[in-house]
Order: sequence, then structure tokens, then C-alpha cells
Amino acid sequence: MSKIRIYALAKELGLDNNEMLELLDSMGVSYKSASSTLEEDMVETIKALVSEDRQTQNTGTQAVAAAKAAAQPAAEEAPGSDVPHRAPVVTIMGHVDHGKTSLLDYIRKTRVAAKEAGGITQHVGAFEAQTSKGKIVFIDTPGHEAFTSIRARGARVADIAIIVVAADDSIMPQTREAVAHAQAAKVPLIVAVNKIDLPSANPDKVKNDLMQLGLVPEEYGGQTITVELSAKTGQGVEELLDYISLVAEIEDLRADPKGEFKGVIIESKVDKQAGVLATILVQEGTLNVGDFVVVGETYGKIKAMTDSNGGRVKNAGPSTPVQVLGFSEAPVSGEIVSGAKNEHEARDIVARRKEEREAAAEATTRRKLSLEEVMGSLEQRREVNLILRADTQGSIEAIQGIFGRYTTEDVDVNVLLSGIGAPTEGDVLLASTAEATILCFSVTPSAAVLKVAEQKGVDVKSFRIIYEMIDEVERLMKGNVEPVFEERYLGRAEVRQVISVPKAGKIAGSYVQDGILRRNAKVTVRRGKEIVYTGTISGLKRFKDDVREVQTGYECGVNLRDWDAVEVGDILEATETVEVKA
Ligand SMILES: Nc1nc2c(ncn2[C@@H]2O[C@H](COP(=O)(O)OP(=O)(O)OP(=O)(O)O)[C@@H](O)[C@H]2O)c(=O)[nH]1
Repeated sequence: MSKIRIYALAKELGLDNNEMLELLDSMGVSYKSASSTLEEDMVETIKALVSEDRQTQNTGTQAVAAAKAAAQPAAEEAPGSDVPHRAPVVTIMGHVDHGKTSLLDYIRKTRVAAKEAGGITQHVGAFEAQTSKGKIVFIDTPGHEAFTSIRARGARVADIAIIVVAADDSIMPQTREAVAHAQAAKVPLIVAVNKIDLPSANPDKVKNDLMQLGLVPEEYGGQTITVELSAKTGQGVEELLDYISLVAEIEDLRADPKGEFKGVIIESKVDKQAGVLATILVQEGTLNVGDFVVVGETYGKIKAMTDSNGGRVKNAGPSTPVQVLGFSEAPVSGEIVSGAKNEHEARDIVARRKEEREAAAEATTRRKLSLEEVMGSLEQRREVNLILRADTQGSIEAIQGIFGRYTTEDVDVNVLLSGIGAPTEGDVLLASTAEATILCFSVTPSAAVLKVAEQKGVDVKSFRIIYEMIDEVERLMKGNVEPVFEERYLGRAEVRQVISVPKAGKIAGSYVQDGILRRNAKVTVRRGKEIVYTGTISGLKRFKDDVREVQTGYECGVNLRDWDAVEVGDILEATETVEVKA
């Protein structure tokens, strides 16, 4: 008996993965995914628990429920457990030429059902593959686009990311970028180590190199699923599909075909003959021919729908990509599509959105974000996400070394991606997904990149001095909140003599009784109970010398800005404005 993976143990005990994970949760066992391994003694404990329960005539499911109930008296029911499962939506990403298109083509060729008579398989940005474990939807638009803009609205297109890495080339800049995108979107990833048919293939090197990205392959005791395959010969592709189904099962993806319709635009184009053709991925509910739908500030009526095999369909349920005809303007990919009961309602929704946008645009120019909005819930750890661009690898390492020390109890500083050279549009997309700031050190962003950044609301900041960059990070760590200032008591002095100096006006010869007096400090002058002046200490002297501050027990000459009526016996009380930590 040795270590065993959670899913394997679940299978052995006849539980499904989710039941097993629930059981582990109830026992307080930590794991990352169903492919995590369990120690031998833990395996024994679980087996004993399940078998004990079965002996007392409980099924495995009841064992889970019992353990769960014991550990969490008020455990919530899994949301929507009666909602049916839906197919996973997968995106394939990776470095140029590592084989993304070849892998998609291989899957499409071998897994897509025969075309309907007369139907032509056309490029619609997504297709459905049939596997022994059910349907898998592949998005074949550039992977990172599947994660961009809509993330901000709390939705995502892809459920799982496949990162393709050529076994003869290993980790390359776009591999890093792809991994960063998947991590920022918080989708599970599977690494497809491609081209293993090549004599120069070195899959072990790929697995080793993955660790540089913090991805530890399962074989090395980590959590990252890696599959060796060849998009050319098809070797290993079946295994990849199996893993996708496994991850999908763990993710417990569900959607109600009877629920309210919601979808997302995958792609759109204007066809000279047909007009606007848009591919919608149905995410919830069902889309029917004849339905009114709203996208952003436009609406349309679905006139015709084609599935990804080119066949005409009348309706489409969750996790189905369909190409639709019925929009008058091409909608933007990533936009959310929702339904409307009729044309009247569709028009109303569009009108309301226009109003809201205009009002919001006006408001953002004046409105300050609330603390809660900027920092999220105060109990949560906050994250400062950064993308770092610098002139040399040396600079990157130095800066990362410094940032590495910056994570505190409340704030994580994450460098999502770093690279040599000016930031790219890809960086901006990632930053927009992950709400990251792009920091440039000794590199200059191009005007085109700055423009995209502005459109997406991404901050790109350039520095030539490392400490200024660090100051910026500290500012971001403070949560971008407007600084809060507080008036603090500095010290008190008694006026013992008033000296008139021709050009300087009156100088209050004073004795510091408590604390300190400081030049430029705010000061209140009391005469008995009355406040006779509030202003600033504009000058401070010890004998003939100008000084910055004077301590308790010393005498000094004080100049008060724009005020000449000081008298012997007056009490000067100095305060200073300090920034309080948020
Ligand atoms: N021998 C071998 N060649 C492969 C394999 N997969 C892809 N190739 C070849 O690698 C080259 C690049 O493959 P693509 O599928 O176009 O790669 P890509 O990642 O889609 O490239 P871009 O779309 O340009 O980013 C092509 O010449 C493919 O024929 C494989 O498994 N084995």
C-alpha cells in the first residue's frame, strides 16, 4: 500500500469524486484537486470509515452525509444539486507553433459527428466533440480572448484550459502567458505535452521546466495533470479527453436548460450575403429560434440557428455553441447575451442600459471608489496583481526579489507575468482579466498598447528608478484608497517675550514646555480660554539660527504666518497632519 490519488480511491470505494471530496472536507483533509495524492494512513482511515458506515447499512453517500453532518452541523446543501450537469467548455492555449491548431484539428476530425447532409463544417469559433464520457466543447478562438473582458462581470467562457507545450521546445514566453491567463481566470489547467512523436522530443524536460512556473506535475508529487501526446499521430489524445472529463466532473459543472437564458458571444462577423453572423455559446437556459436577445446596447431576434456541424437547429441548451442570424450589428466577442420576452422588453432593456452607461460615465468622473469596492471584503486577504516588464533579465530578477518580500499578512503581491521588453496587448488583456497593474521598468510602452490599456481601464506605469516603482507597489498595497489624514498633537510652548523685528514682524520668544515645535507645523494660539489664532509656524529660530524643530525645555523664536498680535503669556499648541494607515 502506498500513496493513492483521490480519484483513484473514490473509484475503488465506489464513490464519485465529489462524494469523496466532501468526505475529505468533512474530515478536514486538505487537498488541491481530485488528482491530489493521499498518504497511506489517511487512505486506511477513509477506507475504515466508509466500510464501517456500510456495515451499519449505510451507503457510501450516507457515510459522506453522516460525516459531513457531524463536522458541520449547519452544512449548506450543494447549490443546485438537482440541476443537470453540462458539458465542459475548453480552450487550448500555448506558444506559437506548439500545435494548438493541430490538436484542435485532430480532435475535430476524429470526434465531431458526421456532418448533416448539405451542411458544411465552418469556422464558428467553437465545436462540440463527442467522447465516450460525453460531450466536450472546444473554443478555437485565441485562448486568452476566452478569458478577457467578461471576467470583470463575473462570468467566464472556458471551464478548463489546455496548455499545449511542444516536447521539442519546452516552456516559451507564450506558454508563461497562457498559464498566467488560466491562473488569473482561476480555471483549472491541463498541460498537453505535444509532439512526442518527434525524435527530439523531451517530455521530461517539459515537466521539469513546468516547475519554474510553479506547476508541479503529478509524477513529481504535484497537482498538475500533464498528458503526453501527439497531435500528428493522435497518440495520447484519448487520454487528454479522459482527463478533461475527469476535471469537468470534479468541477461539477451544472446548468439548467429550463432556466433563464444566458450566453456569451464567441465570435461574430458580417457576411456579405447572410448579414451578421454571431456565434453564441449558450451557458444557461435554452435559446430558441424566434427568441429576442439583448447584447450590450443592441438586440436582435433569432431568425436561424446552426450548430457547429453546420446543421440547422431550432433550439440549443447549455454548453452549446450556435451560429445565429438576427443581429443588425456585429456584437463584440466576450459580450454577455441575455433573453427578452418580446421586442418591447428588449427595447426597454437596451434603453435602460444606455441610460445607466451615461449616468455611470458621468458619475465615475466624480465618484471616489469606496474602501470596500477597492479592497473587497475587509476580511479577505487582498491581492495586488502585477505584470512586470523590464529591460533586462537582471532587472526583472532584482525587482521580483524585492517584491517577493512585500507580501504581508493582509496583502499578497503577485507578479503574474514578467518579461523583457515593452508590454504587449496580451499583457493588457491579462491585466484586465486579473485586475492587474502593468509596471514598466526602463522600457516604454507603445502608443497602441497604451490605447488598448485605456480602453480596458488597465493602468500602465513606467519607471526609471527602482525605488519609485517600489513606492508605487506600496501605494497599491495600501489599497489605492485615498489617504486618510489625522491631526496629531506635537507640542506646547509658552510665549515669554515678544520681540519686534523690522522686516520680520513680531517674534514670539517662547519656551517649549512639552513635545516639540516644528517649522511649518500648524499652530493654535490660546489666550486664557480663547483661541486667538490658528495658522502656521512660518519660522523657528534658536538664537540667530533657523532650525527645523525645537525640543522640550528649550527657548526659541517663533514666527507666526500673517499674524502680528502675539502677546506674552499666550500658549502655542503645535499639531501636524499625518497619514494614517488604512
Ligand atoms: N511532429 C509533429 N508535428 C506537429 C505536432 N503538432 C503540430 N505539429 C506541427 O507543428 C507546426 C505548428 O503546429 P500548429 O498546430 O500550427 O501550431 P499552433 O500552436 O496552432 O501555431 P499558431 O497557430 O501559429 O500559434 C505544424 O507544422 C504542425 O504540423 C505533433 O504532434 N507532431
